[in-house]
Amino acid sequence: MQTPTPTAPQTADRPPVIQASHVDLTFHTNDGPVHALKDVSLDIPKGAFVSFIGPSGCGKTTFLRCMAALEHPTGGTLTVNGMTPDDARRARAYGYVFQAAGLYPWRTIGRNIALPLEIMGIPKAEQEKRIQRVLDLVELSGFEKKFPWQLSGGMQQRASIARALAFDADILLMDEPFGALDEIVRDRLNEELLRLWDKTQKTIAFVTHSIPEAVYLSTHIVVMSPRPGRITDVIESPLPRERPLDIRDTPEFIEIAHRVREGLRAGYEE
Ligand SMILES: Nc1ncnc2c1ncn2[C@@H]1O[C@H](COP(=O)(O)OP(=O)(O)OP(=O)(O)O)[C@@H](O)[C@H]1O
Repeated sequence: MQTPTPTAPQTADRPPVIQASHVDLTFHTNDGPVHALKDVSLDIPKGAFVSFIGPSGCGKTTFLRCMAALEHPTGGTLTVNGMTPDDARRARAYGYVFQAAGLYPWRTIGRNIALPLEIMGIPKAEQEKRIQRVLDLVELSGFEKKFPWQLSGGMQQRASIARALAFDADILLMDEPFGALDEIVRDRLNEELLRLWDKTQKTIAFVTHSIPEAVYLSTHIVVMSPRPGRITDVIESPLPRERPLDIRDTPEFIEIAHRVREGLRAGYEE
């Protein structure tokens, strides 16, 4: 990552939890090879909130899926908590939040959150404790017995974050979790997510299409180019950790947003 500004959140001196070195990924399809990622190198320090932004199809999801061992790079190296992504997956080093909440409609919110815990063989009493704790973290206490269809889209997405938090991994991988929500709900969930990040000290890798969302949430913004996806800029945010929503009107915020936009533009022009 780049040299931090003096007021930057203090993550630069922490050990990296995710290390990518010259990662390449080519999909082999019936229509020929698709070069999705090219020479991607990045260290994500412990406790950072890192957003990935770039045009559609630039490989943001693919890179996140590589961290989760759902895809495998065809070149370079990638480690998660010092392990291969496959080992990190087995060690349950991360929780994954998808674009759609993906809750089972026939299970209550509590039982949806319990599912990964049941698979892990966690005793019932411990499951219940964890369900209450994560519902509290996402401000859904009391909704345990509701079914997903009884909740709004924003609440369903919060429930899916709770499910990802339930096995208490240090890393949270989030693929455009709020992309389908209206702006007001998204603002609220952005605020909540920041609070949750602050409270839990997790490392978060977050994919988004929104410049304001990336700037508001992140300690580091990774700007990617059109396919084959490369990193064109890594911006370390000088914004304080405490961020009310109206920080978006400050000159500092507008300046970072401008730099992200420039980075996106540069990616197109190369
Ligand atoms: N399993 C796959 N097989 C073949 N090609 C794939 C596969 N997964 C992704 N791709 C291709 O790799 C490229 C990167 O896709 P990816 O979904 O990572 O982009 P993205 O930046 O997340 O896009 P979006 O912002 O639209 O979600 C795209 O061209 C996509 O079509």
